[in-house]
Amino acid sequence: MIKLQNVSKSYMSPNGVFQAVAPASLHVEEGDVYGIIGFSGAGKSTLLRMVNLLEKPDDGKVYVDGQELTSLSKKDLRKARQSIGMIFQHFNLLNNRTVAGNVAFPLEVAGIGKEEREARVRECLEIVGLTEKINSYPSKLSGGQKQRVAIARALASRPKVLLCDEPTSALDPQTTRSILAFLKEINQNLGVTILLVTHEMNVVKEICNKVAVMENGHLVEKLSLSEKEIAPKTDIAKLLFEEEFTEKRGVIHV
Ligand SMILES: Nc1ncnc2c1ncn2[C@@H]1O[C@H](COP(=O)(O)OP(=O)(O)OP(=O)(O)O)[C@@H](O)[C@H]1O
Repeated sequence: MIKLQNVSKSYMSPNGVFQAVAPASLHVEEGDVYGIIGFSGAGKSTLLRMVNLLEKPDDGKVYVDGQELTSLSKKDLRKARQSIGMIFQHFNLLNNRTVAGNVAFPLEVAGIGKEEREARVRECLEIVGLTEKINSYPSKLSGGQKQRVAIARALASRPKVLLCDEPTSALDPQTTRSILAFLKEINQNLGVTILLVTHEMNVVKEICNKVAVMENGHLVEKLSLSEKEIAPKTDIAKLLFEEEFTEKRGVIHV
């Protein structure tokens, strides 16, 4: 469903060129909830943002649902992006719009008519259990409710893929669990493939079936979590996994 082929990204820094992501390849299959974990600054968000070309890779190819995004015109890319939803750590809602207005926003941009928009807004707010907040403004919502609105907005275009950038990092543990439960439901009931960046191992453990570990801009290891024995090879993956799965120390923040 998502294929990254040798994508890389560098930025100019005061000390010269800084490689945020070294050539990386990743294959996310349809139905996966694929996690990307690593320390702060490892390049996780940059890698994620290259999937919908919010960050344009310097090199390499990006395929989503069989289409090479890196070869599309601006117009075709805009269209292709409609099948890729995205949610963020800080929700990124429009504060001057109601909940309904936020969820309707991508549909307005896509030129979908009023009646269809209103039906989709209701449908998506039902999925996240927020119908009663349809006319509220974001300032009146809790963090968890804001993230549910953001999920509803991401679902409005009926995407095949949902990109999640630290979706629960601004939330308390209980709210985190409920947001993760919504994401899992969306994956299982709507068949949406999820690629999720996190620094919290409990998030990976809770909903991912696969995980990639990033360190200093490199994708250093990929693991399937459906195996009985998880056998990480790199030091960083061992650090993350063995403590979590063997010693059962609970949440590790990296
Ligand atoms: N637009 C940019 N310009 C310059 N440097 C950038 C830019 N975006 C990211 N970087 C740098 O690239 C590196 C990787 O950043 P990225 O946000 O991808 O890491 P991350 O693993 O998601 O970390 P965090 O969890 O802290 O967000 C960091 O050192 C960051 O400062």
